Amino acid sequence: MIESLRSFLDRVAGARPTAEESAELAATLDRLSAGLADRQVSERERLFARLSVQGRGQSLTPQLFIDEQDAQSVTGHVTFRPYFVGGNGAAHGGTIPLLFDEALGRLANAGGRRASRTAYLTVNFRSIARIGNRLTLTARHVKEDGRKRVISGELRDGDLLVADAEGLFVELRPGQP
Ligand SMILES: CCCCCCCC/C=C\CCCCCCCC(=O)SCCNC(=O)CCNC(=O)[C@H](O)C(C)(C)COP(=O)(O)OP(=O)(O)OC[C@H]1O[C@@H](n2cnc3c(N)ncnc32)[C@H](O)[C@@H]1OP(=O)(O)O
Repeated sequence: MIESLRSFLDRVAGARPTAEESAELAATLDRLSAGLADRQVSERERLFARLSVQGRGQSLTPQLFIDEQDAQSVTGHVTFRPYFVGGNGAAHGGTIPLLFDEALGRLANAGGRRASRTAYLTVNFRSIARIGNRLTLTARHVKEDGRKRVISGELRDGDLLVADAEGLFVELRPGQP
């Protein structure tokens, strides 16, 4: 279902429907929304954003495919599809920190560690993330100091550095939201 939603969003991003077609599409979407109105559940019960669901069950972040992961590092790949376009064939600038927060955050919480949240995330944009290109993402633990975990990451298009990032993830105290 989420893959169908992603494909639909890509098609929306790439299309120029007429006013009549837009109105027809809006009516169809409204009908689909109404169908889920009585299926609303609490956050804990949802499939949305679950790590165990393929594609994490959401369409917010581009799908991250993990190739290798251990407690200290992760390597994966990602393709920004048409929905993520910012302009002129490049991914929107906000989608790069989004991807790093997801990837670095997952690594920060991997290896049996307690849950943490992002305290800061610094991103350097080195070259455009071209829509449709398969990009490689690597991330690693730089240091851990008490509740603080510093994670760094790189996004590459072949040999070209697209962006790099550093994040501080602070382990939550019991009961901390
Ligand atoms: C989602 C995680 C939880 C569920 C995980 C389930 C596992 C599933 C696995 C995977 C999921 C997918 C992965 C996605 C991950 C995404 C993560 C996010 O995007 S989280 C949303 C955005 N982030 C926020 O909303 C934080 C808002 N901020 C806060 O809640 C607090 O500020 C927090 C927790 C970050 C720290 O607050 P304090 O009260 O607990 O701790 P204090 O005492 O302030 O700081 C502790 C230490 O950290 C330093 N620190 C804190 N913030 C800093 C900063 N901005 N810069 C530098 N140092 C900072 C402090 O100076 C202190 O250092 P000293 O112990 O004194 O050495």
